[in-house]
Amino acid sequence: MDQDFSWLHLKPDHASRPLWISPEDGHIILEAFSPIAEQAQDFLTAISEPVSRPAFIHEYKLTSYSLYAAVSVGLQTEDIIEVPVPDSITSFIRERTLSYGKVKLVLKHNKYFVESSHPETLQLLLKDKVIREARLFSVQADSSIKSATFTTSKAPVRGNLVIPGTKEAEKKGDTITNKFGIPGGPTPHGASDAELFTSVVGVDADEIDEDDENVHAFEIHDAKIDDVKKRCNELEYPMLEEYDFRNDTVNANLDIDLKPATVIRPYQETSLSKMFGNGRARSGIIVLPCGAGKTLVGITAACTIKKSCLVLCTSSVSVMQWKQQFMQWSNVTDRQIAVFTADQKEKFAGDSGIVVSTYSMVANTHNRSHESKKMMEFLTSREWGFILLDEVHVVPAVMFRRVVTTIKAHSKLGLTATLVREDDKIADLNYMIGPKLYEANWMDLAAKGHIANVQCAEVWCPMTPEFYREYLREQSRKRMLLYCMNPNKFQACQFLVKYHEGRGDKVIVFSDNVYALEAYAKRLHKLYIHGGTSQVERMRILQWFQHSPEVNTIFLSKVGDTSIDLPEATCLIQISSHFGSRRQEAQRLGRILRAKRRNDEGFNAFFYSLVSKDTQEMYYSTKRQQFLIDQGYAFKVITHLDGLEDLPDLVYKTRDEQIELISSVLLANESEADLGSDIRAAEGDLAGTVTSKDFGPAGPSRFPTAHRTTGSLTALSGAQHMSYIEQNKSANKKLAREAAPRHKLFAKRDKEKAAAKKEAKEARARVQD
Ligand SMILES: Nc1ncnc2c1ncn2[C@@H]1O[C@H](COP(=O)(O)OP(=O)(O)OP(=O)(O)O)[C@@H](O)[C@H]1O
Repeated sequence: MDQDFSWLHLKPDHASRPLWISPEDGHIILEAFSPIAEQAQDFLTAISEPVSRPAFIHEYKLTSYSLYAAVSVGLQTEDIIEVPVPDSITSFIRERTLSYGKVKLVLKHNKYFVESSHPETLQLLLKDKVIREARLFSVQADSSIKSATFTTSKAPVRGNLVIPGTKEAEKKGDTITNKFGIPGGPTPHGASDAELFTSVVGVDADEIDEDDENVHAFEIHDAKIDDVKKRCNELEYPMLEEYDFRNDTVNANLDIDLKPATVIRPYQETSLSKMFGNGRARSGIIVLPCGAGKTLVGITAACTIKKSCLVLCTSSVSVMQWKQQFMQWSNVTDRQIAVFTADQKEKFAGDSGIVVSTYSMVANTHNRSHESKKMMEFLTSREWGFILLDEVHVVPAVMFRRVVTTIKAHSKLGLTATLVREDDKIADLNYMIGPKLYEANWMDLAAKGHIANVQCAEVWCPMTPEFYREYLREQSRKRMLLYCMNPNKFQACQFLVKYHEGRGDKVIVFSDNVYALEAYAKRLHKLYIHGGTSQVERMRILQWFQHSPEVNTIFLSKVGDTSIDLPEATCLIQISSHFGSRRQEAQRLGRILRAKRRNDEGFNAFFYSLVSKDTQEMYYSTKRQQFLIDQGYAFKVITHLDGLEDLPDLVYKTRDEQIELISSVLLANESEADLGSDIRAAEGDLAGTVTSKDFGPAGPSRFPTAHRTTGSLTALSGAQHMSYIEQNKSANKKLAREAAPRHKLFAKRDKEKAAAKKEAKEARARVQD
């Protein structure tokens, strides 16, 4: 009862106080329905992490990272605590922001410097072993860079360290006159560029501060920048990375612009203004919902920086999409943009250009072909103005590390829709790329018609008694197969497909489990794509789905989770998924957010998750939905589908049929329950990070191409699952007619297993002969 506060009276002006900050843990609660809430929202997203943003009450949280991000986009401590906040929160903000923004990582003349206008901060950092050991005392031909030995004394060290281009350097008689240490010369962009820049990102370039005369720096080893960044983060001195691209006269300009017809949307502009707010390019991450147009944000950033740009994506399909989008939205010429994949190793012509590649092509160090090596030399020998990192949430930390340490780039932009990882590695992105610069509100974008409105539902399918009994007995891997193949789920899927096809929807059914995918698709006479489907067949099926009125439903394994652009799709049905992955759920939803018809009057897209009741799937499903719920989506629970029983050709209607189904599931090889082979296939293709193709002809055998071998009789005899099931049909029927199916079923199963083993042995012998 100590939680009952109903006896408290609201303050008379409560309506103008829509916000509450918990003094204990920095959580902020906002009444989103208040007329003044919108003003607060922008500020809150800048300084805190959005935890949950459903329709009425929003929750945010102040964290060290969120404050780091706030400082990075130019907010000062005083700006943040301008509003009255509890004392504990004021001191938290003060304490955190005190050290933020004081240290920068700067790339100059292909060398990295830790820079600060606070010498005592550099001193403090150099007391740390990791940082001290990363420091480089290079013998400079250029006398303007004078490394100093920091002492631990409090004595000011200003003057010991001078970096080229600062006024300090000028005073010392250096010839270097601009920030980048190159004598004279105008800024790379003329007035028209400045105007364009202003029009793109809404900043007046003239207001931008020029050099701080008190800048001090020390050089660090290329290979150690990642360690130093991490250490600085741990010491609460996260490094900002900003690129003064307008004054970079060392690196050649890239003459690209957005095409005049390109109009960027308001939220795209807002996200870019966070990146370019002070006229420099800040490194960091922009988070926009799937289908909201991250690609164009990246392209606009590249057109603003106008320096050589490296784009890294997760698959070779995405590489081609990025190139195509660059050609579509900007005036880049074919000569200026090159791709680096297993099949194509192009260089751009001229001094500057764009290269689009995959993380694995750049991060992989083994078994490179001669051509790849040459290409890597091309990439590593130059300074990049900008590196665009697509889908940053999926890339393993080691890959980032390699990319960051081998490629020298002045600024980095990470793009993602789902800044969540189940492995807690999200914090690493903060120091590897930079803080989150902007995160859009999904519901807001849907309300404005930029992404589709989606109705989400979880359909509870009770397990049939036979399936449930087996489920309780079986080991975990087979259990999954049992809850995927539950006849009630099968029927729900059939019903929903029929219902939505009838409404004129185009339906995608997702199943991670390839066994279930094939079984459903074949039984329901639908086309399907999984890791084992050839590229040609995939393309053909996707074309049909998009253009043929005959093909309104396709079944996709996880190869279709991301990067697949099917704006025709308006309904998704999920029959099996990757455990509790919030990211996968959101990425899948993303397939319909870009629905072409989203702006039709009253249009809704539909997203169903079919869940077998009272199984582990219920638990996973709840976990999976959390990200979307936090974005404001409400999942309705459907316990009964009206009219399902009346479906004329309802599958697995009789008990006999259901028992047949269970026997085939039980006979299926254990590995059928595995997601492994298709995950790899998916990674190699549309969604993942590594493809054997990416390694070229001499590629390692560590990542075999998509190939599902089951080791079962069916595989050995070359027969497909369904035909095998058919073969056993009559036997199972007979069995089902007999009483007490359970133990007899098992006896039968054992017998069949033995027979299968025998036949497999014989088949092997035949093959060996
Ligand atoms: N400003 C714009 N004007 C017109 N069309 C746009 C604009 N921005 C994006 N689009 C279109 O919206 C669609 C989705 O864009 P894009 O593929 O970049 O989304 P995404 O955010 O990368 O999605 P995902 O995370 O699913 O890959 C594309 O067809 C793109 O052409």
